[in-house]
Amino acid sequence: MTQLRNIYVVRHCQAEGQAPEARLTGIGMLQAARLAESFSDHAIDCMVSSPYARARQSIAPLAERLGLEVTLDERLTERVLSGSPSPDWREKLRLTYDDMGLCYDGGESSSTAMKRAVQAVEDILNQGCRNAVLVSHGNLISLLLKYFDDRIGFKEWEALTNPDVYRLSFPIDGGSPSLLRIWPA
Ligand SMILES: O=C(O)[C@H](O)COP(=O)(O)O
Repeated sequence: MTQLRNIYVVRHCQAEGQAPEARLTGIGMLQAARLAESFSDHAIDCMVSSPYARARQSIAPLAERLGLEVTLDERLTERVLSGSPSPDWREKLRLTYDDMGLCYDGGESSSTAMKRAVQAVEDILNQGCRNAVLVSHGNLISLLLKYFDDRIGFKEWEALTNPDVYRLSFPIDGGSPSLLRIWPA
């Protein structure tokens, strides 16, 4: 049987806002407890998170339960679409899945954001983790998953929930990973 290394890509639980310091809502805290419960038998040996409060709080109950340190990785922060808010931001975002190099003023292109997320995954794999949890944000997660499966795009981003979990399973002897959405559990 092919041996696999899994990276569970987790979108944070329900939060009060989108600022870096925005915290989880009461519902979000309950969701984080449920995440901890559902991952308790997954032999998690490595945890990496966006430094934003809502991401760290989403994984804190699991980290405590397993007695594992969470590594904070700036490369997992959310992609900034544009430096200024825009009423048609959804349409602008949609276009960035078709044109990966499209970069609005003060923003980051999809390809640049994808690259940093993929580097974070490569570091996890190079550390030899067998079952890792990676916590991040909606847009960045969709770009990370798109790198491994080009069918992922704007529609999949729209369908993401809080929390959400995709599993990337890498064959231990190399090759492309398989991708499976495992949340809602
Ligand atoms: O792309 C997104 O989903 C938005 O930027 C929201 O990000 P979030 O996952 O941190 O709420």
